[in-house]
Amino acid sequence: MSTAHLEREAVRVGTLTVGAGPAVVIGGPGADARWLSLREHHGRVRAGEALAEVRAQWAGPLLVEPFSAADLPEIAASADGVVIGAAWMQDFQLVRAVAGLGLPVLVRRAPAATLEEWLAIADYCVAEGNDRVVLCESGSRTHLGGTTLDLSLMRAARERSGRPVLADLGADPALAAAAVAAGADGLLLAPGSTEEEALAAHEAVRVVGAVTRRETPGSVAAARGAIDRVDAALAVLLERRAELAGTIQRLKPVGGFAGRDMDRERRLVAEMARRAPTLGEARLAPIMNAVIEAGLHLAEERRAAARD
Ligand SMILES: O=C(O)C(=O)C[C@]1(C(=O)O)C=C[C@@H](O)C=C1
Repeated sequence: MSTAHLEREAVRVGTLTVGAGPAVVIGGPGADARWLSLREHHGRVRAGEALAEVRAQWAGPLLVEPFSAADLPEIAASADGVVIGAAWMQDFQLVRAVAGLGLPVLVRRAPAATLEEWLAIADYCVAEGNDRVVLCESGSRTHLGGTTLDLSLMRAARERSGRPVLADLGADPALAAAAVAAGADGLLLAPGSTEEEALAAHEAVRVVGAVTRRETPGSVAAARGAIDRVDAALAVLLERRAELAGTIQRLKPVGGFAGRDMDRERRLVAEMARRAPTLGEARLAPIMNAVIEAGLHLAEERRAAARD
């Protein structure tokens, strides 16, 4: 695989890989990468000072949105990537200057920009010799004055460009799970997002990503990371299953081990084997026996505790 191809499929931002492996979270404290917008302050804050302040607390991957071209030397000196803001996505001169730095570029879609206009910005970057482009769907303005994230546009951008895509959850962090399920390679939170929001985004990445995102890890550490995410999803499902099995024990005329229904157990294993054909019924049966018995033990313990 050539480097050029690698940088299109997956873009490295400092130590972070975007587009291969798990979806990443970019935002404030607790995120995998931080970002900072110098535009937020309307040029009142000096780039060097703002960057030094962030760098004093964060040595990891950092993306910065410039206010103007004057900020670029400071950004080049201490950031790992540059954000092209939705508000000025079509300021072609600034886009060219940003791309010319050679750092990875994150292109946020302007609220009214079409897919073609959005992808054209990536082409501008390529024309400057910079192929390290990540696209970020930042939503369209609705007639109600809010912003709606267009996840199908995000998917189309991924498919058309082959580049990693992010979903900007600034307007609605609760969409993290939906964005991961739709194939986002990362979630962009507001620069001032809280640690709780980063935690919730990471949980969606782990649990939803474990089911929806295909990973092809190339090292033991990466494969263990992927297994950890699958185990996180399994834990959520096992806990939910145990609760439901407990409900059945309370509702059945005879609950617990005394009311065990082996025919039902065989049927549910056969049904599971359709989705897990590689494991098959013979391997699934002892696994599910252990799961079911754990649920029955828990239900009996709870019943005994309620009687005392
Ligand atoms: O379906 C039931 O009857 C249950 O009690 C639930 C359950 C299960 O955990 O799935 C547990 C014990 C039975 O032997 C069969 C299934």
